[in-house]
Amino acid sequence: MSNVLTIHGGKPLKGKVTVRGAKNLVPKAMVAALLGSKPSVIRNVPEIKDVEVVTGLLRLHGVVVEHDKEAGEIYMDPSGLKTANNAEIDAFAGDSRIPILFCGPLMHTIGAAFIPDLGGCKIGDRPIDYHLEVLRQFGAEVSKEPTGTYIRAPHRLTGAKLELPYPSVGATEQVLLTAVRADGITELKGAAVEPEIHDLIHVLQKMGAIITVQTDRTIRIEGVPELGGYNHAALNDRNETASWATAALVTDGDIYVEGATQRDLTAFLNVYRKIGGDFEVSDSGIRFWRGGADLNPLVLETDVHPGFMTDWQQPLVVALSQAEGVSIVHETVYEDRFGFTDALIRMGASIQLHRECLGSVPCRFGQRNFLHSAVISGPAELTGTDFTIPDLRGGFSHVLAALAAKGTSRATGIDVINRGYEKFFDKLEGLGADIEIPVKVN
Ligand SMILES: CC(=O)N[C@H]1[C@@H](OP(=O)(O)OP(=O)(O)OC[C@H]2O[C@@H](n3ccc(=O)[nH]c3=O)[C@H](O)[C@@H]2O)O[C@H](CO)[C@@H](O)[C@@H]1O
Ligand SMILES: C=C(OP(=O)(O)O)C(=O)O
Repeated sequence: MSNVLTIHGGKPLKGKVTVRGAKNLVPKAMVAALLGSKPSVIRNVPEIKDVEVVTGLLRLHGVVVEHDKEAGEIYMDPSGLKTANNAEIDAFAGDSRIPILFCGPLMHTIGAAFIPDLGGCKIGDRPIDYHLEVLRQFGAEVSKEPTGTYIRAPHRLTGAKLELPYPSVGATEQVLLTAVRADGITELKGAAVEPEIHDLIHVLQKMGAIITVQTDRTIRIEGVPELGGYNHAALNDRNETASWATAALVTDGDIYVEGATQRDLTAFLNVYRKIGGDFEVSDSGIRFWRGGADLNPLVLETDVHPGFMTDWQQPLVVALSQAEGVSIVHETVYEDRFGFTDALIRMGASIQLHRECLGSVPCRFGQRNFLHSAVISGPAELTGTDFTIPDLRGGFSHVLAALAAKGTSRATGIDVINRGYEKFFDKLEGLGADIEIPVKVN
């Protein structure tokens, strides 16, 4: 049994969509609530699967969670925190990467954590070695079990001098969520500095944490014995914004993204302008459209913030398939983020994948057999086809290509989209897409 979305291509998307809080912040702020001795409130919450997963995990641990979906507010009271049943945690983890971030808060509160094998997008191996190594350096004992990882804190966790081999977003968050209540000072070098990390720091600061972001990717955290609650409006989802902006470009439409925040999108907006898109920034959002008749080819490398984010890459490749000439994209964050191009090629796109680094950003994947550079020639006429959604952004890209294609496409596995795009079908219909929303088929 699976859900099928039918897409009749060829209609420009026009109108308004609203983006709310970031998928890459809200679930993490929810985990932070476990560290407090008082209730917390997170506002601007989107209705996405990752929020549901964390809601389930918090409730499993005895946290009272009340979610007002219409208002986009979640109230969390951790005062009844209890030891969890490991088997049940397993059932909840499948779709998300967030459970790994429960380690620090659970060690501080109940002394141990069992972390099931993680979900999230299959865009590379996505190991958790940096997470486990920093936890060991705080004094945790880590043991690998067949279905996950068991982590214990036999003594109080102690601040440490840490350095990440690569500015991992998740590992930086792991350090923040652990160091804030560890004894003494933690210094993290090589930290990620994405806007969502700064927002998590704002959440923790509201709870009473002392965190200094220094120059050169260094973060210094002075541990405190107790934290209170917080009341925080999450920053908006810049990745959803970039996706809808690209939809305007690909379908030759005109989309006003209410809630789009220029400050967090500088690198994206530069590329958007270079490819031939136009935009107009207002106080409450950004309007996106195609500037001229043709799109321009580009040479592009994904990178950690403040570079061009990897999550923007997949939709942009669809736009590049419509540009006049040859584009090159070098993916330097994940080793396997071009699998989604198979379906685009079946639709008529001209894309060749290469193992070599086609760019100058230092990359961990060169000479290691990963197809992590793409050469895209355009413009290609796209024709509708059937496809299965491979991952969140790859799925958005397939739907986008289908919307621009001639004829009809059928997408299965569309539920994956709910991990990061709230009210996806409503938004597509509101923008005038010609779609038949899922019916169950055998
Ligand atoms: C829920 C969430 O916030 N997801 C985002 C987060 O993912 P996530 O936090 O999982 O991504 P990371 O920044 O940790 O990963 C970056 C790179 O580091 C590697 N790595 C990471 C940890 C580790 O222990 N060992 C290791 O080798 C990964 O395999 C990857 O190649 O940041 C990514 C990079 O901006 C985004 O694409 C994701 O949307
Ligand atoms: C890779 C992504 O998310 P996650 O880390 O949750 O899999 C994404 O949002 O594109």
